[in-house]
Amino acid sequence: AVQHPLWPEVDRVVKQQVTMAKMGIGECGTGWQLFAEDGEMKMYRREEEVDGMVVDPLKAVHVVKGITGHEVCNYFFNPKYRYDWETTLEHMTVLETISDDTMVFLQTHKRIWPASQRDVVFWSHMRKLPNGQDRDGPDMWTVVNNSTESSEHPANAGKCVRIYLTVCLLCQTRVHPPKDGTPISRDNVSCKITYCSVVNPGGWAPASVLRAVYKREYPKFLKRFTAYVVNQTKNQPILF
Ligand SMILES: Cc1cccc(-c2n[nH]cc2-c2ccc(F)c(-c3ccc(S(=O)(=O)CCO)cc3)c2)n1
Repeated sequence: AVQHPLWPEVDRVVKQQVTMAKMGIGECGTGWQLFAEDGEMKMYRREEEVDGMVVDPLKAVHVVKGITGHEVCNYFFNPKYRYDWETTLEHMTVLETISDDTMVFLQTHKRIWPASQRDVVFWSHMRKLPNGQDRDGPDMWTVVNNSTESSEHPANAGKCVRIYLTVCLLCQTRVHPPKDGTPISRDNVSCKITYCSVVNPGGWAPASVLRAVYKREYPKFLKRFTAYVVNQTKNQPILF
């Protein structure tokens, strides 16, 4: 089949992001600070500025009972659910459906006072990853979102400032088979979720305001999104 022009970039960025998401915080270089903790959820950030703009890389690790990596990635990737869990989303457009696991989105998000409103154009790709080492262990699933250009939606043409982001959601399903050999239920599965993001705000925004927003929005997003998946899947057959 003829390759889509974006495919080589998608494949390269997915492999690079998954490699980094798999690394423990200790292996990810220095300077990571734990800035939020809530039960199983731990959020780390590194304070980094590019051209005077805050681009603080973020790495969050969370373990959620009762859901699988395949289910988590489905609800993160599929546009039909996004308005349900993405609270800061003002508008989402699917610009291109490249394949059943690769799409291009335009999103505008609610304004963060006093900065200007932001929009973003990104390709999104969902993939099952071979689990390599232990053959019979459950697979890993990932969704990577990476900013891309759109000739129909040039950056900063309207009222919104274009932001640039790379996001990786890496999910590893864990199964704890019941001792008495009964069939596996949702009580026997959990998902280790790693969410990595680097966001360049694209234009001036006060560092203090951005850092305060990130500190508030990221924990809220991950808790809300995972609670949404638990609620959507609780009475459904387990999707491994
Ligand atoms: C979760 C979070 C973190 C940091 C900032 C905010 C936020 N608050 N008010 C406006 C935004 C905002 C502005 C622009 C954006 F592109 C995104 C944005 C965030 C996440 C993603 S994603 O790719 O992780 C999930 C798809 O929406 C995409 C865009 C979010 N929300």
